[in-house]
Amino acid sequence: MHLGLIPDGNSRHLLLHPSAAPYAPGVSAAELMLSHCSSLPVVESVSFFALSRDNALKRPGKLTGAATRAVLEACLRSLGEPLARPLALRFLGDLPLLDRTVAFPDLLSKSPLLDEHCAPRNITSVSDLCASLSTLSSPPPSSPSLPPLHILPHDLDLIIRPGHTRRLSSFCLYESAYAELRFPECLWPDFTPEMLDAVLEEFRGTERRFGGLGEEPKTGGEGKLERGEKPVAFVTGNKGKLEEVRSLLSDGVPGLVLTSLDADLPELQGDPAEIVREKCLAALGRAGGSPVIVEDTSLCFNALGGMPGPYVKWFLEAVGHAGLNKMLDGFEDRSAYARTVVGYCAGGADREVHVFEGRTDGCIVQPRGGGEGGGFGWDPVFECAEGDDRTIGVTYAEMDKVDKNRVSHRARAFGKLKVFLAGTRN
Ligand SMILES: O=P(O)(O)OP(=O)(O)OP(=O)(O)OC[C@H]1O[C@@H](n2cnc3c(O)ncnc32)[C@H](O)[C@@H]1O
Ligand SMILES: [Mg+2]
Repeated sequence: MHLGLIPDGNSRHLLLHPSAAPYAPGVSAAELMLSHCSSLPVVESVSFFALSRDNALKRPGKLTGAATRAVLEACLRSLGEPLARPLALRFLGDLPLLDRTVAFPDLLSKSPLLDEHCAPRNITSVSDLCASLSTLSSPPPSSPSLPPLHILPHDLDLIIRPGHTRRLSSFCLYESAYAELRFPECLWPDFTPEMLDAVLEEFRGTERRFGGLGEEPKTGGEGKLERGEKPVAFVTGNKGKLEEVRSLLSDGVPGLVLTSLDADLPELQGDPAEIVREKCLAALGRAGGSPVIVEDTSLCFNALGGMPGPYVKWFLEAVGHAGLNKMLDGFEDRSAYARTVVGYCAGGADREVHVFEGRTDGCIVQPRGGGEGGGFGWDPVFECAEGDDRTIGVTYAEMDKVDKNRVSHRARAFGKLKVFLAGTRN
């Protein structure tokens, strides 16, 4: 996500706190916020409004320049400190209006986090925007202070402006076309990392349509909806899962029509139930207003205390079936369990995520079944220990699809979801 921050309200804060060092609270807030942003995986880049040309020209002689200089210096200094992770950071402002003593080139060259895409840019007024647009039809300007528009980083997703003012004031006029805008009811120096977390949490469930109608869920051949039928979108990037879930939900829930949305949702590290909650809220924004279902599947080795668990996807991609087996060499215990955690959210005003879990025990074996394509995921190396003689001692890949759907982790989790949905739809 590309986050825009407009630090408004510093002068008013000073009036309310005359004993505070001028602008120091705003500077601390900026340092704290940028450092916090670097610890949030969801924030990839930040554009920070440092000084608007309009602002500076219309308030000559005011402290604006000094305040901005202080904020910039502090922020750039903080970049010299180790951040939690690299953050693409861009300060917007009319730097030539600042005191030349600001050691920009020096600070910029010291920071490994700033590349050419993060250098300060000056599109902070309509005239800047026009000037930039004019460069589109001509060769890039030689002056680094006015780069061509097409090398700007991707559009802003969310702009936050505390300060009791609900406007953009020329901030990133072009890139903010489809940005969500939030205006926390406090002055910038009082805006805390916890408040930022709350805004991000609320933003995550926002449906973004970018001027269109949103992604159209595919009904996958079920045809038109009948009266009383309601589409529910299963959001996944995994075709194997989709096939199984279609079959698992093909009966038993009156009025449910499963649609599918092919999207690889971001997955935070952590507890599977948490991963699913995050995925579910992210899925809401993609599903055009439908309720959503997501799931996350883990493969847990008992000898390794449950690892690789939710990270099995990356282990499988990195080391394959043979590598999964090798991980257990040296251990007597090759037992494992497969676990699916399903998340369901009705959407609209209802943001509650209902979580259902299913687990199946088995053990890790050399790959069997799956044919030439290698089978679905780790199916060939998971030998089931549950069910009957058609499933016990048989790998998922060797089983008939109907048999897997009788005993699988996924079938158990979706069985619980079906009971829940049947209850809510009666
Ligand atoms: O878009 P999503 O739904 O997240 O799909 P994904 O492929 O990223 O799936 P997960 O995050 O749940 O990662 C689980 C990994 O386990 C694999 N997998 C999931 N269910 C499986 C099953 O029933 N049998 C074998 N492999 C499975 C899947 O291919 C992934 O490599
Ligand atoms: Mg995934």
